[in-house]
Amino acid sequence: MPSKRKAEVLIQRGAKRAKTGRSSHMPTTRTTISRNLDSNEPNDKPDEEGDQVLERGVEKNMDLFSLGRHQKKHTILKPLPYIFGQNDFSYLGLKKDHQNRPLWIDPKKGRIILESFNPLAEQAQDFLTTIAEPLSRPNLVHEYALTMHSLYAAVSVGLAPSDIIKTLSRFLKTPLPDEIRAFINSCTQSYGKVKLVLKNTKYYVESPDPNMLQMLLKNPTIGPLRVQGVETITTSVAPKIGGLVIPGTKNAAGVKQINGEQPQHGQPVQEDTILSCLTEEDDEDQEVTHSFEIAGKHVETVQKECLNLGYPVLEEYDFRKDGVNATLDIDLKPGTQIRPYQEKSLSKMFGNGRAKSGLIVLPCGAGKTLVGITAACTIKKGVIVLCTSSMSVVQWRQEFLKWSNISPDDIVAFTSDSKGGSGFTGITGIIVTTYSMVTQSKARSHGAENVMKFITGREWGLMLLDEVHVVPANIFRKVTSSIKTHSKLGLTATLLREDDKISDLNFLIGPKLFEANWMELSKQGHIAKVQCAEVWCPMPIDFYDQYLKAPSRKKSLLYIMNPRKFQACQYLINYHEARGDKIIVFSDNVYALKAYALKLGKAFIYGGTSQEERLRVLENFQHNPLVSTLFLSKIGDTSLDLPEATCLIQISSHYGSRRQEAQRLGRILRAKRRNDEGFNAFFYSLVSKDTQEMYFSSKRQAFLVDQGYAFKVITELAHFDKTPGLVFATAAEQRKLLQKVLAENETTDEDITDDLFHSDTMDNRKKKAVTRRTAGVLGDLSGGQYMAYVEQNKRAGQKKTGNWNRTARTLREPSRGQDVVNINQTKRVGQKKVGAQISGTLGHPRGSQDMVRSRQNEKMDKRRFNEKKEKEKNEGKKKFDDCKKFDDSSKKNDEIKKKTDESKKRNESKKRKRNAERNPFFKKISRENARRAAKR
Ligand SMILES: Nc1ncnc2c1ncn2[C@@H]1O[C@H](COP(=O)(O)OP(=O)(O)OP(=O)(O)O)[C@@H](O)[C@H]1O
Repeated sequence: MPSKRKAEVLIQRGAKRAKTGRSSHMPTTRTTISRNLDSNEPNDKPDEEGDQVLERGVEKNMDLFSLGRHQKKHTILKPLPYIFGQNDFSYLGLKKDHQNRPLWIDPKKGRIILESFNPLAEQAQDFLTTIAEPLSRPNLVHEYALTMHSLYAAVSVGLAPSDIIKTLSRFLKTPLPDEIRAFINSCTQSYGKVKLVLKNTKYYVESPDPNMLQMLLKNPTIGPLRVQGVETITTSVAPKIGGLVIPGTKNAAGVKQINGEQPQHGQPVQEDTILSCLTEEDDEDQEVTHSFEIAGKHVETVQKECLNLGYPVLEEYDFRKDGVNATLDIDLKPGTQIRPYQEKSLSKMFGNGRAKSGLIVLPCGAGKTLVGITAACTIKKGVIVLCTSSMSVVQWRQEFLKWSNISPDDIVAFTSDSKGGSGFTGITGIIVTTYSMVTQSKARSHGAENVMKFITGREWGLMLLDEVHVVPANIFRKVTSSIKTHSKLGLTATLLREDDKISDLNFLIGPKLFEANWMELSKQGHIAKVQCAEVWCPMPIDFYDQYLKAPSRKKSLLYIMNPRKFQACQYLINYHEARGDKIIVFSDNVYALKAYALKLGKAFIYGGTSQEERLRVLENFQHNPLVSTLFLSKIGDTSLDLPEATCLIQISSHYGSRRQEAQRLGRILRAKRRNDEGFNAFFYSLVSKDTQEMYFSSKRQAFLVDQGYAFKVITELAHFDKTPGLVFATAAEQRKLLQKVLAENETTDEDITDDLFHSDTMDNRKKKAVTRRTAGVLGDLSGGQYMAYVEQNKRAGQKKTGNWNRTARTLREPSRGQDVVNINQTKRVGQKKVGAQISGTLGHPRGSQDMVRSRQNEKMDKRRFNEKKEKEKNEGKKKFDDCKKFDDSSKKNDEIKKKTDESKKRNESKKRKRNAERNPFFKKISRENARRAAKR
């Protein structure tokens, strides 16, 4: 579903999903941190019963949070149904100074439209990114959706419902619709009302409203769980960013982090000291918060009960008051300054001086790595970084060493090639690994097993989840259930999935804390400005003819290998090489990748390229002025950091994948020359005209269009036909190419198992044939393991016979009545167990009428069986008589034959004698014989 439409239904989806029982919908409450700090009980098994309770709670509560519940009937004075249909909101009325206000709102869908040309647009945009989901941000009008998740995120960064309503009303051209007001109230009144805070190794249920806590204490489940012997409800100053300074910010340059804020390992922090630090700022306008303590072992119970009551618990990690987990000696290197949008995103995470779990969405190349590193430098506890590939692991480690003062010994990579060496030198440190390393279920090597034990056996302050959008929900569940961490930060550029599961992340990790505007960052020069174009390449008539007839796989090869596309690619390469650009050409189809690269004489890398070759080619591409173009398969889609690349050409892609389009664009967003005056990077998609490719292309562009990118359509490249030296210029060459394409069977796209830097040799090795010993039976060797022997027993009294063909059909079509009857016959007649078993397994359970019919059948069959038996008895007797007769006649025949043979022999000896007498040769022999006999 295109993002626009998808987002339209976001609000309704909350309620709908709840009905379908999607488990992922309960957020931070699904925590898996080992709460039980003072017990040794393993806590990494999913609590199934707990999950069910959670889901029931979710279903109950989700209905409360749908905008549909708040809809009312309105009287429209001058209805214009022929223009607006059901969406006539004229009843709202415009405010007098509506021209000065930048926002419109749709009370039915909760969509907000921002006029980005309005003088107040910038302020309104800042506010909207906090309370709503950006859907589409083209040049003049932006569209946002007010959703349950977005409001939840707004509350989690400290916005009160009254603030949301007040500010939204101020920016709206119309009065705030009642439905929206009710929706905001219903979503925000329960979220964030109850917090679970880990402070100085103790767990507190916290709320700004003391009545809320009183109500919880009166609850028969929660009340008794309060730690006895302490004051019922403690009132303290509400948390503020206080003395916390995020490293790398301007603030950090002038203000020093409060000394002694980080407690020494094992040393509890004095509450007074903290209070004095917190109260330093402004004493007059102090907000207070109320809390009561619960034991670590009761945390899960309290969470579940709160959810049942309709108050999902928000988790915060008060890392400054965690004296149990060791402090990590890490800070940003002096002189490092984070960019304003990086600071903004982190201020959402550390808004109240505590670490909130959630997602930060920044465009490709905007510096997500530094955001993660700065978060680690702020929390200063053990960090675990999860990446998608082993090369990302290497890059993350390098970036940590580049930007922070972490000792190389305290940051270890844990991959299939590197098992973490000898571990940290200090008490704590940073582990960088891949999702697959921590979730693999196969047996590990001894070293890897030890590292895993180390990872799962301790508490981490922060878990950084890189490229969080690519990882399936079940992997997250595995990760979060096995690794105990107090806060999680997911980083991504494209919070997009074609499978529509992206909102699961809101609950598995936390709400979206910040999402940057691509266009804004590009205007500010943080990412490159990009000119996007779709180049239409008409197909020669022969190619198009074949395209229309071809099966779908061949179709795609035909539109990729279109000779006009070859020429357009060559034309663009020549043009940009002449400009001094470095060009990446992407092709998902490996056959086409090789064909293009070889024909145009350029370097290429694909899954089958060896590691050394990849590094050599990349090295040349970056530093050798003679190598300006590189052909890449989809192994280079993500994580490829080539700031030299300034132009990108796509010749084949993965259908309508918006994520791939955005990730590929990201390869040129970090272009080195982006700050040059008037510099543009170029992004071309070559599309064969009037083919499926045009449809896929428009689908792919949806995300980037929503980010404000405009795709120009180029139907004719300047002086294209007059360009000398283009390949496949003659009809004969094109025909030859067509023949090759038609004869080509290898059209499959590359199956990616790894990234650009990590060759698939590992996987090849795994796939090699190995000898395995498995238990089995002889039937397996003959391929008969899936067959069942059913005795059809058509002829009673005969030896049992197997009807393999019939049985095979029976198994394939288990629901066919006739087969079931056959099998039932077996049961009746042959009384063989096998048949009975199969009828039980395969036959459809039938009603009572079938049972009656089956009894009648049984009677009839008994009669037939007796008749048959009789008949066969007679037949057998007859056969015996016949055989007897046959035996007699055969004896006679033998005697006659014997006599004939004897007479034949006699005749032959007579004949020989006669011949000998007549033949001189025989005479000579007989004379000779006579002489020898005389001699003797
Ligand atoms: N505050 C900063 N100051 C200077 N350079 C920065 C800053 N933030 C990021 N960069 C640089 O920007 C480049 C891109 O950063 P990074 O690789 O972290 O981007 P990314 O968002 O992770 O990209 P992708 O999503 O494509 O992986 C890097 O070379 C990084 O050093």
